[in-house]
Amino acid sequence: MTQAPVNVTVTGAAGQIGYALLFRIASGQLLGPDTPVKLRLLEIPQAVKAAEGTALELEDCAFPLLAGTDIFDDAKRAFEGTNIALLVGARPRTKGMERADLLEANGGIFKPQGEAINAGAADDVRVLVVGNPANTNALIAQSHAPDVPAERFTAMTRLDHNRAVAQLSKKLNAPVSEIRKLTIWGNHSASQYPDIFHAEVGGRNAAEAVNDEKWLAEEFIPRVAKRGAEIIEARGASSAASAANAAIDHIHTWVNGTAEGDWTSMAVPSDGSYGVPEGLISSFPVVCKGGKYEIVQGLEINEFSRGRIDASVAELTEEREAVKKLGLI
Ligand SMILES: NC(=O)C1=CN([C@@H]2O[C@H](COP(=O)(O)OP(=O)(O)OC[C@H]3O[C@@H](n4cnc5c(N)ncnc54)[C@H](O)[C@@H]3O)[C@@H](O)[C@H]2O)C=CC1
Ligand SMILES: O=C([O-])CC(=O)C(=O)O
Repeated sequence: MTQAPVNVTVTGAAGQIGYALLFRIASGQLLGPDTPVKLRLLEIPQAVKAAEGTALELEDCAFPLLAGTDIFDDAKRAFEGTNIALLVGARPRTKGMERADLLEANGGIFKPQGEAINAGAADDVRVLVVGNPANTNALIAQSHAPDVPAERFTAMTRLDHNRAVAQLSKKLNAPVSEIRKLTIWGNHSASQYPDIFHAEVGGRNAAEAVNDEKWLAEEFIPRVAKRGAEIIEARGASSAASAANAAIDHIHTWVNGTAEGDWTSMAVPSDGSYGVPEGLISSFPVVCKGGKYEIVQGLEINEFSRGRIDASVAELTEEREAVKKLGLI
């Protein structure tokens, strides 16, 4: 180990995604086989003991790249010096809870976390919000971190992206490795739009290869958009290992780059591209290079796609209005 360890803060560390995530980070899958990591786990006081148990297990793996694990119940301390912040812990919707209640409860988590990142994170901090509603939670955190460049706050739609790649691969009986340039647009919610019009399968346009608009509209799009609910129904709990896998993919791609001739999907602050109001944290096709991402420009958006992108963006705009009204941004 020659390099100084990279500080990785994980919130909600004792939760089910946390358990699926931490061992993979410590084994080097987040940042690569040459980069040592130091884990900083944030939990609520009641879950600190469980996080301590996970830390014991991490120790028992004797990971050569793991330079240490610290546990906190205080956001200010957990984000001190952090280079990569994975914001997983969130307040889930419970029975009888209205959307405004959910946004307010999450505001109570993501506002202080944004402030803590602003106060103490490293200059190169990159933030990924996984906890739902992920896009708007990211917006709340970002708006309380005025000293951090806005583009460092992102939310996760990589799970949706991976789900869409897998469904397309099944439909066309093509290996996932041959699928490129698929896009998730909009919100990480049932309104998201998985777009295959620019995607390629073995170099051929995916929409042409599918040639079945009914399948696209009635099977593919709803299957991908409602996959989270399908998993909850089947498993009795929400996606955990696949969500952790997508979080690893998101950061790995952001830091190490997209493959030549490909792109990925990330929810990032809009610069107004494709008519998405500036500042909304919305999913776009992005290319990553040199540790930075850029929204892919110049794609032609057909009528089929336009309506669906606009619908998801309208939902994000409503969420932004709602958190504004609550004084959370
Ligand atoms: N963006 C995406 O694609 C996906 C997002 N999710 C979301 O990820 C989140 C986490 O999911 P799970 O791990 O399954 O939930 P979980 O309920 O198993 O774990 C959440 C953990 O967060 C902790 N927590 C709550 N408030 C906290 C705070 N203020 N600071 C630190 N930790 C806090 C809880 O104590 C708990 O241990 C949920 O909001 C879920 O909806 C899940 C799957 C996919
Ligand atoms: O609804 C949830 O908590 C899980 C989720 O986001 C997903 O699986 O996409």
